[in-house]
Amino acid sequence: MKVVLSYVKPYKWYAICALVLMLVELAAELVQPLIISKIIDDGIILKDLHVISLWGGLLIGISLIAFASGIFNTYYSAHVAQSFAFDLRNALFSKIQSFSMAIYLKYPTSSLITRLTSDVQQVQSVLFMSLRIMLRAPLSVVLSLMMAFFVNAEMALMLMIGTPILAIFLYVIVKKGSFLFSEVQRRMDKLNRALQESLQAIYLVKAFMRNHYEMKKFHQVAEDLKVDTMKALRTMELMMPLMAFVLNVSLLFAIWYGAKEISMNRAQVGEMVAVVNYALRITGYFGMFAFILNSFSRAKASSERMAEILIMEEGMEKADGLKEEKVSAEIGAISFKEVSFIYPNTKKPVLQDITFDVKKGEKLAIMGATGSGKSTLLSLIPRFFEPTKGEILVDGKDIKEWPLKKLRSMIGYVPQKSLLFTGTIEDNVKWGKREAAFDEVVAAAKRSQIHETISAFPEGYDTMVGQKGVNLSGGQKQRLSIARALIRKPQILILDDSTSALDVKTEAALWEALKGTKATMLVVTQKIHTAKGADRILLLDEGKISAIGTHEELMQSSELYQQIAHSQEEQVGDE
Ligand SMILES: Nc1ncnc2c1ncn2[C@@H]1O[C@H](COP(=O)(O)OP(=O)(O)OP(=O)(O)O)[C@@H](O)[C@H]1O
Repeated sequence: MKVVLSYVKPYKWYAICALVLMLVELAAELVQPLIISKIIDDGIILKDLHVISLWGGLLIGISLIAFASGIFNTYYSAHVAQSFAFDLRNALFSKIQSFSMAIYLKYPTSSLITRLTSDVQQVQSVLFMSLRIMLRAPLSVVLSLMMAFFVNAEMALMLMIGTPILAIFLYVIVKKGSFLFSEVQRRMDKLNRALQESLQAIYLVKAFMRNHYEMKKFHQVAEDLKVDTMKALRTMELMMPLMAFVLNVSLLFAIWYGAKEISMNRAQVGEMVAVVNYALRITGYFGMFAFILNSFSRAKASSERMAEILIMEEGMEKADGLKEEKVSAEIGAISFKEVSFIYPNTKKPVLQDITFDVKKGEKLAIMGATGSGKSTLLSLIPRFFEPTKGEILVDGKDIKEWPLKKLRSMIGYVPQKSLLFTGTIEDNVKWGKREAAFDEVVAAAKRSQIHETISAFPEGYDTMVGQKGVNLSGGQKQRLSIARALIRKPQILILDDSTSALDVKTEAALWEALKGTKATMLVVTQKIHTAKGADRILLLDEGKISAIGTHEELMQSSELYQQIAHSQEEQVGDE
């Protein structure tokens, strides 16, 4: 909780103002029973109109002060809570941005989303309530009790009979509630995950007519969330009548004692009215306690989930400066030296003793069966993951020694799955280089063979894509992703099977255009005719290099390559 609450610090003066105003409002409320007791004892019983109007006037003045304090308190509380949530969300987002891929794999996306939305919301609303009403409840209880002591100490003492029992109840509630609500937030993660997966796979769901199955799956996680939330709320709500019972019994003792004292002329009626008034306030505020503790336990569970992210140190990527670094165009030779790799949380090596060199400007095709480790091999170059053994060099220098920003500045990476962001086509290409001029966008689009398609759209480069825009075809998305990488004029271009959806003619034209660049290229492909266009081909087999050489060399030396080539020739023949 401490980590999360440190985000209130910049707004501490607003928070202090809100608290002071809350105290003023509370004090104004608390003196009211005292004034009423004066009106009864010195005014009504003694029939003194002057006293009644004097105290009455004061009562109205104090009520106005309470009203004004309440309004300003709400204003400051809202300012603190909103600003706190804004900063906290940004801090969490920035922390998540610098997660290494190994940490990403540990947290499902849905869980990160819940932490940034629902968890922040829980703490934000509790902070607002704390500044507005939450602290008021315990403070009112204590101050009402003090006022009751001030009016008549013996009667007030009777009110305190149940205090030890209440203290035990409160302790149990906070402890149990916090545990139960962290379960609720975990259920919320699962609900978000189910929702996310189902919506992302909406085409599949419809094609396979799995709506009912998905409904049932969602129903189950929603049911789990409901059951756990009910369990948590029931535990909290059970405490409420228990507390009310203890308090009411204490009040009965106070009334019995007060009546006895009045009958013996040792106390006045007004005193008893005031004590009962304070006692009723205490009972009322204790009623609020169940709600407060409920929210507090929820916020505690949520803060712990957020703190887990905020305090994470290990496995973070060190961001060295914001700006991308300029890298000499002559850089780009890559060497793998006995590189092996095992994914975190798994035991099986995915790559074993990989050794090869790629010269600056060379075009290397990478082939191999599915699951042979092609994507994994590429993902080690931008340091998404660190090799478990061996080293990777760029221009003779271990990539660990290159500043991360510099290393990534020289790489144009096109993932296997094309991703577009909501925005225009121009925005999407410029995502690769924010400061690029429009001419550069067009040049990159021409190179990736997408310019003509874009020009045919009524709004050209201003066409909206992503969730709110037109839905581009798989091949169009792939070419747009390539344009995004090319606009960076990378020294090293990594294409992870990024031309799979292109027709033969377009792919050949793209390949020709790419060969004209000075970039060193590593291109994963399944197609022999694409591989043929490369300077050399690296063939992977179950994480090991099976062969490396030109098409002609591999046709001579590699049985596996021959098999792939023949099977693709047969396919072409069949067509
Ligand atoms: N995040 C991960 N955690 C654990 N294992 C993984 C992870 N990603 C991939 N693997 C495993 O690593 C192996 C190689 O996967 P990789 O994606 O590199 O293969 P690939 O050759 O690119 O396959 P494809 O051609 O199907 O894309 C596979 O056995 C896969 O199950």
